[in-house]
Amino acid sequence: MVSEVNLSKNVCVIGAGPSGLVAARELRKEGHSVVVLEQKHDVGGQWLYDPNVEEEDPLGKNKFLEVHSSIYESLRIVSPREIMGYTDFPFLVKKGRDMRRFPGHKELWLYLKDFTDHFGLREMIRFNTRVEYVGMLDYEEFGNGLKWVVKSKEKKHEKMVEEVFDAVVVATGHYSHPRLPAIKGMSTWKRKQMHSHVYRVPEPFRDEVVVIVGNSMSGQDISMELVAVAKEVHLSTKSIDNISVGLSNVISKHNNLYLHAQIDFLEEEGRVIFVDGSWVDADTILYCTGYSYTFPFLDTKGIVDVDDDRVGPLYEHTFPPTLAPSLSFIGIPRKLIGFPFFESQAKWMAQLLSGKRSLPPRDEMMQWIKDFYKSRDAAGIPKHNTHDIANFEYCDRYGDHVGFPHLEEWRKQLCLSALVNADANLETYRDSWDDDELLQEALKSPHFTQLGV
Ligand SMILES: Cc1cc2nc3c(=O)[nH]c(=O)nc-3n(C[C@H](O)[C@H](O)[C@H](O)COP(=O)(O)OP(=O)(O)OC[C@H]3O[C@@H](n4cnc5c(N)ncnc54)[C@H](O)[C@@H]3O)c2cc1C
Repeated sequence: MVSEVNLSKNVCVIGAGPSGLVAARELRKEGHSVVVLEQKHDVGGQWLYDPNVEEEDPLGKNKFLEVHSSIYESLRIVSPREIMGYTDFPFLVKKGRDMRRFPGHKELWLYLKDFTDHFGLREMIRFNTRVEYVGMLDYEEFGNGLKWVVKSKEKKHEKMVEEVFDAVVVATGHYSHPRLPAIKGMSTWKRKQMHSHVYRVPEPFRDEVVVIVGNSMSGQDISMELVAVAKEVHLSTKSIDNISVGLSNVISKHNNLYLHAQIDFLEEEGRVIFVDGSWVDADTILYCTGYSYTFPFLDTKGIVDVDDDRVGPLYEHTFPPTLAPSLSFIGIPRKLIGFPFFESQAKWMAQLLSGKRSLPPRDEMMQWIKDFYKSRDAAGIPKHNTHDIANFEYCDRYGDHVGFPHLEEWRKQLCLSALVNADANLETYRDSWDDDELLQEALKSPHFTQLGV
């Protein structure tokens, strides 16, 4: 629903990554007064590469991590640049920079810096400032009376600053806190164990026997670069009978890369036993097992919580029905392609706060959430994958709430070709573009029809 009212709000955005930046821009466009609190020294979020790692905490178990970015040095984006950029600021090829269609991580960071400078966002951001607490003031006064206390600490001063806002936008990302499997013997295993959050370069693994757990994008990327330096790389996967053609080609090409089923248990002195009874004596186990949602600063009196990586209840993965729009989350969905989705979330949130639009009644929002959970359960999707939305149709429908343009057909097709190409030509898909035949074939498979094209 659209209306003419404009109520300017005092809004705190937490995080200056791709979600927080576009949130700040949309809020300012709507006439709100905005402060962005960012714990790092610059914008970019995950794309602000950090060569440092959590030395003392290689499994990333601390509540507040020192290092936010999980990007490794060789990382290149997985989707073509044409579908990454915000709708009014395309991720263009720039002379003298990384001009590849799938550039390295630095190019995406430079793009985000360009975006920040182009829209003059820097003046709204307080860098080196970590938010340590967000809670409700006047909890009883729901609706317009609801205000938020935000406590933050600036790095150099160590002094906690307390401020009050009309609204808080959480845009803190969810690719930093490791999601670890529960494996018997993990806590007593005596060799090196780490999560891909702390992986940067292959050199420290020279001549080692490394077990990589998980064959997601990171697991595959890291295995492919470790085979050049490690003595042996053992890739352990849940889906040993269902690996992509690309991965199986890579495995047959390298005589020090082995595929295994899941780990059964770990023997204290270093042996790793797989469920089929095979084993290997390993120097390191590297968990490429994904990341968990966590908001260690957020106190909503239990109204919003994280249950097995389901952040809820959230209407359209963005708004907690009883607290919205004064509390919102930008960037929660996973496996979406590019930044335009964050942009549509940001627009909706900013226009709700200014009173231009309104949300459905609370009970309708709760019903939407219930129906959504039910449909995921019925489809056999585990709870921890609640926010994995690899679906163009969903993004288009979401955009309709706020009059946001649908992703053009050609971009969808391009994205699909990239996915298909990646499946078939894992090592080369970013550089060789051979789409048509593959695309037609792939479009028939259930994996791709689920993307809604
Ligand atoms: C290895 C890897 C590869 C990836 N590859 C791709 C890809 O190819 N394509 C793609 O689209 N996406 C990819 N992603 C996902 C990537 O996270 C998103 O592209 C994007 O960065 C999400 O933006 P965000 O702003 O929501 O979160 P982030 O980028 O994580 O930004 C969150 C910001 O919040 C700040 N913050 C967090 N907590 C606090 C706090 N308490 N106080 C103050 N500030 C705080 C952080 O410092 C950070 O700047 C990849 C992620 C990883 C880890």
